[in-house]
Amino acid sequence: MSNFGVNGKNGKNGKNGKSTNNQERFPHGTFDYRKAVQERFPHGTFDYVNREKYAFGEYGYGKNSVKLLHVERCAAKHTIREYEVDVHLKLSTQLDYLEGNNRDIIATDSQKNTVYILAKKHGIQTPEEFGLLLCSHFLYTYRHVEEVEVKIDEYPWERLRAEDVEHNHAFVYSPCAIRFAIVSQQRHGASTIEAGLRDLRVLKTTQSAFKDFVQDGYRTLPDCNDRIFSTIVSATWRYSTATGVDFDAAWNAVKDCIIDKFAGNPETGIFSPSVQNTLYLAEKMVLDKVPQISRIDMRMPNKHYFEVDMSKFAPRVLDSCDNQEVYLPVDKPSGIIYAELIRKDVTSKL
Ligand SMILES: O=c1[nH]c(=O)c2[nH]c(=O)[nH]c2[nH]1
Repeated sequence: MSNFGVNGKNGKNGKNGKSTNNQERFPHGTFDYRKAVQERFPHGTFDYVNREKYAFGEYGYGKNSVKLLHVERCAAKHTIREYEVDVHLKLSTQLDYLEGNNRDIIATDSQKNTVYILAKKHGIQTPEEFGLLLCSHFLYTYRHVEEVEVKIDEYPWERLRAEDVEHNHAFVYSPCAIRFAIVSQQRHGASTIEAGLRDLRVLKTTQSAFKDFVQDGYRTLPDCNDRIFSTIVSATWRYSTATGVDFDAAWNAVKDCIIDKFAGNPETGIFSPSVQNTLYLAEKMVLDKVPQISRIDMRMPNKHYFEVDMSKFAPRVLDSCDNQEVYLPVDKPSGIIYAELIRKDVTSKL
């Protein structure tokens, strides 16, 4: 770590041949540099030179992917939530990096244990509330913790139903979308609560067009009045308050808005002139419906399905196939459309 050790940068004798030994340079004992440094930094030498020259940018540490299944047993009816939690701390001191002094480090192993202990003691409601609990625990328990960030992915378990009756203790993994939350808090600051979904893969076979876009020498794509529209939606939104929010209901409301603006009425659907317009309409509906959400960012990759060209086959080979089409799914390259929509009239408290 240090390039300014107790014997000097170039060992006992410096580059120019002159002695760097303190006893030779200060024969009357005017300054015992080695002793001074060792007293001040008993765990090693301190990097004075680089501390003057460099400053830390982002830093922090923590435990990633702490997996836990929480089971709440209310008589015969059991409720489960399975989470994967990342905990990251930023300490106000940097002794660990600068000096090799570990006295301020809350071990990542202890951070992992904290996740389990708080889940056992307080139970788990929503990812957002569990994130808030972890943030306040670390800030309250350790005065030198400057900032906490907790990311939680929820595994999409759903209660099984048999003949329309909810099962007491059996569940099915139904990954329609992955739910996540990112909660962070700085000492003396309010918490920031972001929530989101990803991997919401949807496809519709009509009610999507793309036409009248820039016509120039670079364009080969024809206007299309009716195409397959498929995307894998991800969305991240921010809450303007931590209180009085039903985070489960809000998450479901966002998912429903996205599906509504993508799919529309079950019989007639909803027309999409472009991915851009569908994305905007979904975001707008979210802000209209959930007043506690102050902004939402959505991403919609355009998963292309191109019609296979059958024109080279003899017509008799494809006799009476008019109502059937074969498409080629093309993974790469894929278009990517994204936008963040921000509520204007609210100055977020968080
Ligand atoms: O909905 C779309 N938006 C685009 O920007 C675009 N670009 C493209 O090639 N296809 C599409 N589709």
